[in-house]
Amino acid sequence: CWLQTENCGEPDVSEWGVLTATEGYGRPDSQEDYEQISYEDAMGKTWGKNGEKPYRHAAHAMIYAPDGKKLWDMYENKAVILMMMRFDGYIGFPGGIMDDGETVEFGLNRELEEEIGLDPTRHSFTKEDHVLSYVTHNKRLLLHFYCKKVTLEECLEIEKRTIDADEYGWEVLGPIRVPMFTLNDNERGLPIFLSNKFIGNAKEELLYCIEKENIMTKEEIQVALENCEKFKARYMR
Ligand SMILES: O=c1[nH]cnc2c1ncn2[C@@H]1O[C@H](COP(=O)(O)OP(=O)(O)O)[C@@H](O)[C@H]1O
Repeated sequence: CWLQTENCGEPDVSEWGVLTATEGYGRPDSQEDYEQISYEDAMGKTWGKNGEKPYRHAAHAMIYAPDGKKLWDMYENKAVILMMMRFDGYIGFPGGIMDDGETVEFGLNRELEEEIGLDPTRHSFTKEDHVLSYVTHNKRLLLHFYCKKVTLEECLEIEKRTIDADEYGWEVLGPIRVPMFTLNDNERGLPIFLSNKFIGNAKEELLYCIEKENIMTKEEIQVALENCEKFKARYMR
């Protein structure tokens, strides 16, 4: 389906080996159905009927530090927020699917060590860092999102360690900083960044935390989203 805009149909996964069991989780989905649920419901309820493919837990995390540095002495970068370029071309947060028997926080810390080399003795995620949980019935996933504020110095150290992590060059193609400023044309910076493709509901998670952590106001985020839409209408098919 070269250059077609519609869905390319179900891929043939018969020869995907070990990937067959999980490859469907990351496939683009035209009917995203993320429903916000409480942490307790996500953990305590039985999801799915007996005999059906069970729901799996996945957890991802945003690490950030307040900034204030000015780009060209003009545009204040409100925070350093770490995201990543994934193997599949999407932008997302580090994290992943829990292995059988793992608690969500244990699995998240394991994934963060593998994907970005986060040192668990210095930065370990706990229930205290939990922000949001979602269920997606299409993908049979329970998604948990965590957020941690660190100092700018720590954030830069964490970012540097990424390229020595086990998954660097495989599942993680590089750390990405979110441009937390907008140029005077009202487009370059955060609005154009938001026009990228984000995995799952990573964009909503990013915007939720930007507001919750008082990095930008709801109104400022709304303006960035509107300017993103104007940019897309003019330049993207
Ligand atoms: O940053 C994110 N926010 C929300 N959901 C995500 C994010 N990254 C991935 N997901 C969803 O969770 C699924 C599993 O995540 P991931 O691909 O990181 O797992 P893995 O590293 O264990 O293969 C993805 O296929 C996608 O549906």
